[in-house]
Amino acid sequence: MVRLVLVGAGGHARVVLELLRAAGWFEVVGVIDARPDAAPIGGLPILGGEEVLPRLRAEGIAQALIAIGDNVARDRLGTRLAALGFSFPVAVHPAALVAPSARLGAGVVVMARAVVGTDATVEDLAIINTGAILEHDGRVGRAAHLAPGSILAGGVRIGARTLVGVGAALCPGVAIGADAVVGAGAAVVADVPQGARVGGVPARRIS
Ligand SMILES: CC(=O)SCCNC(=O)CCNC(=O)[C@H](O)C(C)(C)COP(=O)(O)OP(=O)(O)OC[C@H]1O[C@@H](n2cnc3c(N)ncnc32)[C@H](O)[C@@H]1OP(=O)(O)O
Repeated sequence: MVRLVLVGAGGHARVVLELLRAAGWFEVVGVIDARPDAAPIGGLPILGGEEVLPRLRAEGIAQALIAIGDNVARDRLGTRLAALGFSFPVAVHPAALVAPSARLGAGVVVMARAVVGTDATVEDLAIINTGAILEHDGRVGRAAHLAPGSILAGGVRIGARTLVGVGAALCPGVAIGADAVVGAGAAVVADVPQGARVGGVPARRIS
């Protein structure tokens, strides 16, 4: 069993917790969430906010899974927890399909029915959400998020912290810069620059 602390108690964290339990080889010792209204999830106690992490590390908890949907926050916490000496397990739902040649970075979460294709690369702390498809040779940057049902054709590249919204479709080989947002349902037929927000069919800049 891998003993770990779950960071986050929101909707995404509840899904991740069920994934961890379905996978069967993780023991979650508790949940970190600083919000005053954070409620226990899955019968697990809220241990406190980030301030309790050094104590947990000192007590021998060496693994953490950052289950926060906000890409910027997940990236920041990844840097902070790494500095405290935590490492990040990869969590793949048993009903996901990850090609043997695909590479998954630390702390990556692959939800049910998602597909990570041949020679695809998913960098640290990225989320491949329910039913998302990352086709062959694709690359997803650190702390990026492919939302449920998004489809990335072969060779698509996604920058760090970028959100690809639910049901978006990305044509072969397009490149999306870092910190961008691809709106729900967009059809992306050309490259998207860093920091841009696009939507529609075909996708155009959203003001
Ligand atoms: C398990 C989970 O739930 S994972 C969740 C993952 N999250 C998502 O998939 C959400 C993706 N987010 C979106 O698609 C959002 O609509 C965004 C980020 C693109 C835009 O959100 P906002 O900044 O709030 O924009 P806002 O709603 O004010 O709309 C601005 C304009 O863009 C348009 N617009 C908004 N979203 C889209 C879209 N997806 N496609 C096309 N046009 C859009 C609006 O109609 C509006 O146009 P108008 O100015 O002509 O009226």
